[in-house]
Amino acid sequence: MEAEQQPLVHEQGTAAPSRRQTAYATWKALRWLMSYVSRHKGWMIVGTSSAIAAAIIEIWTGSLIEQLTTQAEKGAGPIVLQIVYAVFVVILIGVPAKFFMSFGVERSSASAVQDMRNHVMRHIGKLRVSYLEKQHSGDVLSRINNDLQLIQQFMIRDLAQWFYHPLLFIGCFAYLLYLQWELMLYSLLLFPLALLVSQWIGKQLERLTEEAQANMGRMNVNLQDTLGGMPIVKSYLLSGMLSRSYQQLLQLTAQKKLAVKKREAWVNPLLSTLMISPIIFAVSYGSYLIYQGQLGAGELVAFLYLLNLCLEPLEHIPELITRTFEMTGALRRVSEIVEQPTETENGRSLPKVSAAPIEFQDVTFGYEENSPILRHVSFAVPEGKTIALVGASGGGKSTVFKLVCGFYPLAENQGEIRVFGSLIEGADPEQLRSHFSVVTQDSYLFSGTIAENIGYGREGAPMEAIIEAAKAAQAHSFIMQLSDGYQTYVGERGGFLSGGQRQRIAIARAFLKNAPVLLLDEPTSALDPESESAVQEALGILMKQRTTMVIAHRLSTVQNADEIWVMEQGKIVEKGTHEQLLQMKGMYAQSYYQEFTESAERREVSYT
Ligand SMILES: Nc1ncnc2c1ncn2[C@@H]1O[C@H](COP(=O)(O)OP(=O)(O)OP(=O)(O)O)[C@@H](O)[C@H]1O
Repeated sequence: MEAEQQPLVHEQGTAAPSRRQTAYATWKALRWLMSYVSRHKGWMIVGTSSAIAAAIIEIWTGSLIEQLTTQAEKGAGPIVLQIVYAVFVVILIGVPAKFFMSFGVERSSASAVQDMRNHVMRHIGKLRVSYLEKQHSGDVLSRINNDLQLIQQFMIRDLAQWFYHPLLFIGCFAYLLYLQWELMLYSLLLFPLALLVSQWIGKQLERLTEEAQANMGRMNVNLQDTLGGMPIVKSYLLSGMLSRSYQQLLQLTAQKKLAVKKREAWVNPLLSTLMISPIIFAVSYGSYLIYQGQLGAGELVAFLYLLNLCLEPLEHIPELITRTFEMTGALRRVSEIVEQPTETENGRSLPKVSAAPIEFQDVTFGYEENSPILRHVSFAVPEGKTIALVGASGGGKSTVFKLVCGFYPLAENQGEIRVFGSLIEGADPEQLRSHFSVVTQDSYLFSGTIAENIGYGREGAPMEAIIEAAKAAQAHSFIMQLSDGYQTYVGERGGFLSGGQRQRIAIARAFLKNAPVLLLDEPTSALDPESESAVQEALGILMKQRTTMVIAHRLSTVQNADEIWVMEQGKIVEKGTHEQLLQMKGMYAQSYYQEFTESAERREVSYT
């Protein structure tokens, strides 16, 4: 018997916001949207005034038809003919009015959504690393693609209708009340029910659509994990599991969408019936009035024409309400991103007031409150020296780098970090990071050519400088052996190159940047011995005349550092040169001899 499969995907368990919170978030998101629309108010004014004109023209046509039937009943032939001409002229005037109504609103909306997209993209570039590390890029992508698409569709397709239909309804309604108030009120007996039903359903549809959109975000996450981690997916035979979880998400999304369609399917006939009820009431009560001699047949025909005109917007308004609720859900998800605080903008400049490139003074830091990763850490990195940070995994070495780069701010009274003597808190992040070149274990290469990837080190760098940097990084000769040389496409994340080649491109980028401080986070730990020695050689040249902090696991790679600092559970517990630390016979010495013995054993095994 097949084992019962555990669900791989669960509905998100976060507590749903209260109605008040949702209403407030919607209000804020709509104000945000309007701020973009107001930038293109010229075309919006054209669109809305044309919508008013188009509605007036429709009502005017109705009133002419009413006069036509009244005069026809009286037998006033020449006047009837004149009114027929007038009807044609008014209908013709209505054509450009409707064109400018749609075009004006669409044009303004399209520009507004484009600005919004640009703003979201710029904002993402400025978001704090602390926020981005918590999000999955697939979810952020889904908000940019799916949600913004939904907003765009609404703005371009539906917004103009929001100006036209209510106006037409109000105008016709007022005119009909003026003509036959009693008949009008009887006709609308069942009508409030239709509005209540559509509002009630609209709210449910908003919730379901928001959930479906959130699921689509999670599907994106799943897809990205599958594509991004394909070698691991294949080697660990994960594709079945991932496709099952994708299917479950797909099923959940389909369920939500089906629930939307189901509600629409039973509510639409109900609404249509409620919508047609005024006509049925008008014909019934109107016939009674004719029978009583209180109404002419022509008057009833005109009334029915106008009533039909009045009901036309009401057929569209429930659908518009539904789509508006869908749009507000998407708008809230997008605006959540732009509400996230960005890194310091217009921060202080960072003057060089001392020679110490990096100083920590009594720094305590944790990613979560009350669980410190670094505890009262103090140190100063001397200019031009190489400091190696070593220690057990999870001790906080990479966290030191993240703090130096200003990716995470320190909480109040939790110490101070200075770069060349200036406090980094509140400093301009770009100026801060201009002091550092970072090379990590798996340096990120962008989709593009080798030249472009090296060129990212300095904007606008000429080709000669790029080649110079590649030569210094010992990368020139292997680049020249590639079919397209510097124009070789590196593939997604540099997948067309070997690990050692990728690292040398990253080092060339660092050469081009020419920053005074190097932060190396295990740059050779993922390489085979041959690639490692090529990369070590390139790094050796890069480190000359620069201050370097290097994180290393293998102690054999940092013996030549000016000082080695051992980190343990968020504290620096030993400091000294390789020899001094060995003499101390502490943790470093212990780890070093252990590594030494292990590598000797490995060598023995490989010889036998
Ligand atoms: N973005 C993050 N959010 C929450 N916790 C984190 C985050 N990054 C790291 N940590 C936690 O902080 C601790 C220290 O991590 P860090 O990467 O600084 O250690 P490390 O000494 O560099 O380890 P390794 O040598 O394995 O790279 C670990 O327990 C880790 O789980």
